[in-house]
Amino acid sequence: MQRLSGETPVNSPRLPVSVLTGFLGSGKTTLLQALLRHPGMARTAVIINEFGEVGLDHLLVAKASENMVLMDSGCLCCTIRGDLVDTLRDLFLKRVRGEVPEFERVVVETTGLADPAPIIHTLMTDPLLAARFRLDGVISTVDAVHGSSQLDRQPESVKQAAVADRIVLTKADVADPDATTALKARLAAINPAAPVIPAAHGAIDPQVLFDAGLYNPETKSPDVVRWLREEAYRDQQAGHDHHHHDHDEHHHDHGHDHHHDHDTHHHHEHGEHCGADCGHDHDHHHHDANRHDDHIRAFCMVIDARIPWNGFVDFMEALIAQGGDNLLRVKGLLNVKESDLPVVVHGVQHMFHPPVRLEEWPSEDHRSKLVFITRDLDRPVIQALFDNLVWGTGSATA
Ligand SMILES: Nc1nc2c(ncn2[C@@H]2O[C@H](COP(=O)(O)OP(=O)(O)OP(=O)(O)O)[C@@H](O)[C@H]2O)c(=O)[nH]1
Repeated sequence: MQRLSGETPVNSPRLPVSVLTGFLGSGKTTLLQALLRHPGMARTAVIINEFGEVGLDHLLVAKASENMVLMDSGCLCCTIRGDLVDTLRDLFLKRVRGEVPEFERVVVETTGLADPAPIIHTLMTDPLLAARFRLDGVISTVDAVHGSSQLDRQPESVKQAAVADRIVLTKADVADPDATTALKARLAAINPAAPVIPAAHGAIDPQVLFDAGLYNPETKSPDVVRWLREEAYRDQQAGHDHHHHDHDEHHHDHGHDHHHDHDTHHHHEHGEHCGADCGHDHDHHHHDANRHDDHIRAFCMVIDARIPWNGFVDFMEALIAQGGDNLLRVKGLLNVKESDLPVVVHGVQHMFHPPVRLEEWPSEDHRSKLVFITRDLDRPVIQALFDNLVWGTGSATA
């Protein structure tokens, strides 16, 4: 693993890859959108790994960047490494063939629940990638409002902060200044090496974040080194094959069915959205309970009928009252009765952001889609509340 650092040929044509991580709702997409607006960032390819598997982020970011790849398996657990290798390799080949513009750098946006260690590990050790790409650095967003409680409760958020080369402190514009100071001190203890840079709504100079030099785990706190080693150790121990290097055996095009022996997930075609019966409960991470918090659920609801806005607001208010802290993330693209244009809603725990009306539907599919990432809050409970307050029926179908 260490062998790669310092060994880069001076004129290496390898493309820099930055990993953008940060807990759910901490502002990764906002930061990325703002960064991509800088002229110097125009030739950036973006790879998004979206836990909820509905590519809402993708749709929202798509306008900002032409080179956009949405990885088809949203779940990090065992597919990430193979998918990341495939995705980067495909992207490189397309670049060589002139099928995509000649991008100069890649940003991989991880899911908010991701343990970034496997991604970093892959980028550093995979021989297929090492020839073409180099890890430029890890950027973590930390939410000034919720960061502290996330660090308390979510081991992944600690990892995300700990492995960072640069920490971007988001939402400091709306956070309590004393709490922000305390959070900064905490981050400095977790990751003494990384500068903590406040940025409101992603307003930051890209030069501060990119070209940070080769990633070197030795400069991070000892815990991170341990995590990365732990990851390598798990590779050896895991009961299933994590090595996707043999592409004859494991090759999967995007849009493939990706059935591992333990695979209980649904996988969607590249760019496809959840089906009407989508039951993306990611509850089945029994093979590696430590990877995601065991209590975390991620699922999406797809709704055919147009939604009365007031009913939706009643539903969200009731949901926040009932389970605010455990509502890690809600994102939705809604077809509301009152408007022909889609409405985007976002929420993180108790904090809901003003709904945004898009100027057009991002695709032909005009069904409403709501993604929930929750802790100890099951889908049937949310579905019943929705049916009750939106349709006033209690019936599960619209
Ligand atoms: N006030 C304020 N709001 C912010 C800031 N950054 C992000 N937000 C808001 O926080 C919400 C979540 O931001 P996103 O960029 O979607 O967060 P994310 O990390 O991409 O979310 P996931 O993809 O779900 O993990 C959005 O409604 C943003 O508008 C900030 O610096 N200040």
